[in-house]
Amino acid sequence: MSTQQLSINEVFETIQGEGIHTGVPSVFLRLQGCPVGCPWCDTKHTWTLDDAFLTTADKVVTKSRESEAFFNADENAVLSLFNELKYTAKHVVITGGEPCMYDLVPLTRFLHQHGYTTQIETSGTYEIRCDPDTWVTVSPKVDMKGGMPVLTSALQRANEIKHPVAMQRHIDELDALLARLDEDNLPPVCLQPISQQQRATDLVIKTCIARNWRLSLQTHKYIGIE
Ligand SMILES: C[S@@+](CC[C@H](N)C(=O)[O-])C[C@H]1O[C@@H](n2cnc3c(N)ncnc32)[C@H](O)[C@@H]1O
Ligand SMILES: Nc1nc2[nH]cc(C(=O)O)c2c(=O)[nH]1
Ligand code: SF4
Ligand SMILES: [Mg+2]
Repeated sequence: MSTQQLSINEVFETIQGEGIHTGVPSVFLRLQGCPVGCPWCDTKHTWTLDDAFLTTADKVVTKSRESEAFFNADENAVLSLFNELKYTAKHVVITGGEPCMYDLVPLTRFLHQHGYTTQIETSGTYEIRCDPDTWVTVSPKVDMKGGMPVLTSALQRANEIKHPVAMQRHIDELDALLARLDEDNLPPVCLQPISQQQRATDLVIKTCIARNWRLSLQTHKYIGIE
């Protein structure tokens, strides 16, 4: 079976703080690199992919602050690392950066074979390459600086759509994306206020009730965990 090298910016064990799986103990793998350019992105340290920042797995897992430093590993090395670190969570969240820049079939398949469930957090701007059993969270990004369109194939693969919202325009953009899908077969939709802004949160609560959508808060930020 083919292996795939991944550039990894962070590895940590925590509680999934967002979306439908909120509350699930999870191992997070944060992959390096993202050209989408959301101005309010909370992980800008993952945007670059520059070999000048290549380091060791040991340095990455013991990071004391966010940085561009990353290491390279394939799925075998990732699983060995989880075992070394004695992680107990059995759900692996692959995020970034933009994880779908990478072919995630080898990693997700391998993790499933070893008793893990997997989830991908993606912007929907790349083809999603993963095992059919992976839970895919698409958080679509419309008209960002990188100028990358949201792919219909990504929306169609989504098990949930988790849309970041600051103002009404973001809800209108989501409606336009949902119009591309079969309305009798929509995945669950979550609205997530951008950066815990109170105005955004008020708008999201009102809209979720009116539309029968779900509220996704970045709960880890409210309780001060990673
Ligand atoms: C950092 S992104 C990484 C994965 C992928 N690039 C994406 O955008 O889905 C992970 C999640 O955080 C969300 N996010 C990023 N910055 C945020 C912010 N300031 N407020 C709320 N959500 C944010 C994204 O929309 C996405 O759902
Ligand atoms: N606890 C926790 N939950 C999360 N859900 C999605 C995250 C992400 O950055 O993709 C995230 C994160 O960074 N931390
Ligand atoms: S797509 Fe995701 S990682 Fe990339 S800039 Fe936007 S929120 Fe950040
Ligand atoms: Mg995050």
